[in-house]
Amino acid sequence: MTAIYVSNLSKSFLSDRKALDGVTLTIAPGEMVALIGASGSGKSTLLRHIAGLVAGSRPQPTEEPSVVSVLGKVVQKDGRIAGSIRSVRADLGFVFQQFNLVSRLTVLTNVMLGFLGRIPAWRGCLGLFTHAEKQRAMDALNSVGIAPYALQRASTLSGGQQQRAAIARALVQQAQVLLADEPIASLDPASSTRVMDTLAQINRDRGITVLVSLHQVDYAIKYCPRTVAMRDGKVVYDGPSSALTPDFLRELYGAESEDLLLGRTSRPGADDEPAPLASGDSKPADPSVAGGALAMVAP
Ligand SMILES: Nc1ncnc2c1ncn2[C@@H]1O[C@H](COP(=O)(O)OP(=O)(O)OP(=O)(O)O)[C@@H](O)[C@H]1O
Repeated sequence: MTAIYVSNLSKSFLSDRKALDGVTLTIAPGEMVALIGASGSGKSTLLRHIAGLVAGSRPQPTEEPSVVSVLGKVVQKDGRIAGSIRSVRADLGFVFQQFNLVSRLTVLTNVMLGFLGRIPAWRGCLGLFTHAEKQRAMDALNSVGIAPYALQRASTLSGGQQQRAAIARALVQQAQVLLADEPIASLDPASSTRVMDTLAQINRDRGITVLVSLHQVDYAIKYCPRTVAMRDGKVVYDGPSSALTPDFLRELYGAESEDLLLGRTSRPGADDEPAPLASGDSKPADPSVAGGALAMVAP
């Protein structure tokens, strides 16, 4: 069984321009895969289609059928979301760049929201969680390293802590597949490393399949054995991340490769810890990350 299966998926929104153009992709259970591409290449759109939040375009009669499935269950077929999508989503965790948590609720309650698909609706609506459920949520917060913040409002957490709380929620949910849409795009280098470490840890220790979209290829190389690279809605590379040298990226992306090599400028102060680099310095904190791709593009 595949963890994620996408076949011949296309999507046009308003114009004729295709946000996704015949995407085909197979990810095995337990893989940690990076999805890279310049802004507008279709990364978020693909993740949203895999989660069944958006339906793909209907294939023309002459085209191959279009299918997305997760853990063998159909998410959508030929532009129609499956009726059983709720049962698929129970196995799917999603970490967004922003808007991950309900800001006025405590971190612990946010994490316990991960139980909602698995407990009676009335109990979830009333927020009546059992002692065992609270304990499991605390265990999840502990495993992502933010248990001391459990009783604070989510809005008081830094960006990196919120991302880790969202990962804890996916653990409580018992998600088998985690889709992370640019989880480190707004974070400073130290927080980015922590969030990526946490994703790698749950992948390694719990066998959770992780598909993570990233703007910075150096994080893909460091954390993900395999990378799927997108450009203009198409998969232009699918293979070992170690092959993504600056020269190869230039071949794939031309001038856009600079964006992927340098990534977005960090925002110091986005997490609880002081940013290790001066304002405006976008280099990752970990020298083993920076030493690869970034060093090689230096003139
Ligand atoms: N709801 C929408 N309505 C219209 N166009 C959309 C919509 N969502 C995405 N698009 C378009 O689809 C294309 C792919 O967008 P998408 O957000 O998937 O790119 P991305 O690779 O995730 O970019 P970024 O890294 O900037 O988040 C873009 O041209 C975008 O404008």
